[in-house]
Amino acid sequence: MGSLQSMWELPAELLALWHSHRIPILLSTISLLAIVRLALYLRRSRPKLSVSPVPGSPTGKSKGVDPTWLNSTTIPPDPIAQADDHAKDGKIVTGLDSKLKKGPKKVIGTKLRRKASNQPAGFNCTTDRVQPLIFYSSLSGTTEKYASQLAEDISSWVGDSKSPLPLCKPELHDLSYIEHDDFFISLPKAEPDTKHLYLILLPTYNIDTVLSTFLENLQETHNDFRIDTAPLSGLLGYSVFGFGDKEGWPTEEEGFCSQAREVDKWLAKLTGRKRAYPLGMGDVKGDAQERLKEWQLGVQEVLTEIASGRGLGEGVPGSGDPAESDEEDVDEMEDSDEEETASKKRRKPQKAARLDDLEDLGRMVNIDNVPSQPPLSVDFTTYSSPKSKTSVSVPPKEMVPTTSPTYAALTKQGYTIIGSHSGVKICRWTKSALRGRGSCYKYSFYGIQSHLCMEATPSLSCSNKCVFCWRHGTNPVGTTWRWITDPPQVIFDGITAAHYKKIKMMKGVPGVRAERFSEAMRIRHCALSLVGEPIFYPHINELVNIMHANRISTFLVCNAQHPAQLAALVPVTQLYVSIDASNKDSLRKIDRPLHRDFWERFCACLDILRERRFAQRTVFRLTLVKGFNMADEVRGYADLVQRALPAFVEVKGVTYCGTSAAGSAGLTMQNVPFYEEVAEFVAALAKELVERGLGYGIAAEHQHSCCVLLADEERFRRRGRWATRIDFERFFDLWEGKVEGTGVDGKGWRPEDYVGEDTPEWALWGNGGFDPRDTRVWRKGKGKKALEEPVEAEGGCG
Ligand SMILES: Cc1cc2nc3c(=O)[nH]c(=O)nc-3n(C[C@H](O)[C@H](O)[C@H](O)COP(=O)(O)O)c2cc1C
Ligand code: SF4
Repeated sequence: MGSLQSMWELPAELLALWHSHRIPILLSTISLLAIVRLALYLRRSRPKLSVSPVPGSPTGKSKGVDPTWLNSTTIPPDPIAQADDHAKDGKIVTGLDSKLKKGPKKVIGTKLRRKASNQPAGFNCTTDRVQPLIFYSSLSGTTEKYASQLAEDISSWVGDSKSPLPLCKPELHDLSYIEHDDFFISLPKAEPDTKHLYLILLPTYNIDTVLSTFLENLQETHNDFRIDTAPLSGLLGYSVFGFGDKEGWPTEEEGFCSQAREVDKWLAKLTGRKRAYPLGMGDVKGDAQERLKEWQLGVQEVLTEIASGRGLGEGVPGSGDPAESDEEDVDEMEDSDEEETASKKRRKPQKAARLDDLEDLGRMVNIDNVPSQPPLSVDFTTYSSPKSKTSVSVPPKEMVPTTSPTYAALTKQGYTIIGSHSGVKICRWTKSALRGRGSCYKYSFYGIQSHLCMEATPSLSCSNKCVFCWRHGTNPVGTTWRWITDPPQVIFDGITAAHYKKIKMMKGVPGVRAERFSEAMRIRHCALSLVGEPIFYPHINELVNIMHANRISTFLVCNAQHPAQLAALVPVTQLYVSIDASNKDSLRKIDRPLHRDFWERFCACLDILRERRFAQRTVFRLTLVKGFNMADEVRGYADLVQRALPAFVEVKGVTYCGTSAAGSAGLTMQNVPFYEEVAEFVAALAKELVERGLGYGIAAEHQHSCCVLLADEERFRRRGRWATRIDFERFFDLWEGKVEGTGVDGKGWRPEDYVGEDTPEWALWGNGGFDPRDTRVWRKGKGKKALEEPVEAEGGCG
């Protein structure tokens, strides 16, 4: 009964209990539920951590490890977790969660790899049309004025076009009023057949303006791992023009047009290197109008090319770096490692590049020219013994057949082979000058701007095997010309076309300057040297005349082994003889000549040079190789100078080519003289010459290529100042007979007839020789100490 009663009392007791303890009970239950929920949450969240890298700030400003560099299964070290050391107690999740909520919106994922955009930039000229978009930013109206003018000019050009191309009139957009995302994160919305090309005109402000935001946005887009790093690769191309003020910001280092340069760089990344035309820059208080016009013409040319279905041209997408052997230029590019890797990948298919060359060759030689001018077969055996009547005549062969290993080796090194015995290549100085980073010593000494210079040879074959020749392991050698001979016009057309093609390939390379690029499309000089022996080519005179008729000056370097050809050579703008040693023994060791009578030939050439000294500028080219031809040879070289009396003596430290062939010839870096050693040698030679009563003095230097110039004071010093530069226009006028020269016996001209301006102050001996208008770029890891070190692979041609 008692138990029954207590059963009836239980609810009442529970109720009483609830009334007296309900608050703690409620609190405990809530806590328990919270703990259960938390536990469930933790179980769900943990695995996620292992697959989701903690995103860094999309602006790329975060310090430490960028999670986008880790692969998807790596747990990134989280700076917050580490700082609080909550990693083990589980609270990290809550902490992380709350941090994530507070921070910028983050999306879990891995960075998209650089790849071609899914919006193809392919342009079909029969169905598509090009829509140029002109963007500008302007605070005080200057850029706006120029941008409007540009839009008008291009509109009327499009409207006036006689043979209409699928080109629309440009649209003009002020960057301050457009939605950034609509144009710079994705492509603008348009009909599928409308393809865009961006033209961007910008001033520079070193203060916070809308431009700084624009730049930050571009950078952010590139670094945002959610977005393809090249979201604008669907564009047909882009080009930037900057306005700056040289009065306040005289050089690029001091900030001239710095923001345009930055935008150019970021757009290269965002478009996957679709630079359609090099960055242009103009000084608002100087040449802005002129530079812009020049840039505009270049851009119009590009628009025509694209609209005609020829795309952006050769090279990497957006043109770019031609596969040349001197890859140091690529190292100098400001682009990221990632970009370099990408570009290298693009450059990889050498086979394809070679095929291009072959196709070109086919076009240039076989299709266009050869049918009308078949190759001449010349028996050029000046020095071979007369053939016996019974001997079977061997038909001439191609010097460098396309199937030969030599052909493959040369094209791999960046040469384009024209016909079967000529070659052309753009030198590192041409590329350097295109980027405003200085010309070779021929600019300091004679006024040749490297971006206007073509380096070529009509004969890849040579009769020496010099120890320092950068490719004596592969080049054809021989003492007589026994090859199928290409006509000079075919060679001229081929080398110039190939040179222009190589220049065009530089269009998209970072740092190439618009004005230099457009100037480079008109060759002004030809260095007939490169490799091989140019006067070996039987029609060298015709080739030189074709050059002069095209107002291309000629510097010809010969190896002093072909006196007959030298004697028959027409006057060139400047004639060089390589003087690689001061005596017979040394010459044998260094040049390793094929001719047995090499010393006699050498001396005969010196005598011809002496005779020619009043008909053209003559130059001794000394290449100093430590341990081979420097020590105790000063007097010997002075003897040679006394014999030939050249107008100039160029003394240059050898360029180390680092090939195994050089190694087998016993040449190492130890043989490359320091600049101080070259300078010391030159001073000793000058002293020796003066002591002999020969009026030579040290005129100029170009430390960067380890080269010093001695000149005949009587002939190339006026009013106490050196005058080593050339008046090229006057040379052509003399050649064309437009002006009369003061040649011997009233015929022709003398070198004095085309002496140019005084040697500039910066090029004089003691002043270094680097054009102050250019930007000096120091080699990676060398800093300004570079000059105290041997200069490798930096020499000029010949
Ligand atoms: C405050 C200020 C800062 C400037 N900073 C630079 C500069 O860093 N580099 C440069 O080349 N020009 C600089 N300039 C010159 C302008 O870029 C130049 O005057 C330009 O034409 C201005 O274009 P806008 O009239 O379209 O705004 C600066 C001008 C001002 C007023
Ligand atoms: S190194 Fe030779 S080819 Fe190059 S720019 Fe100078 S002269 Fe011309």
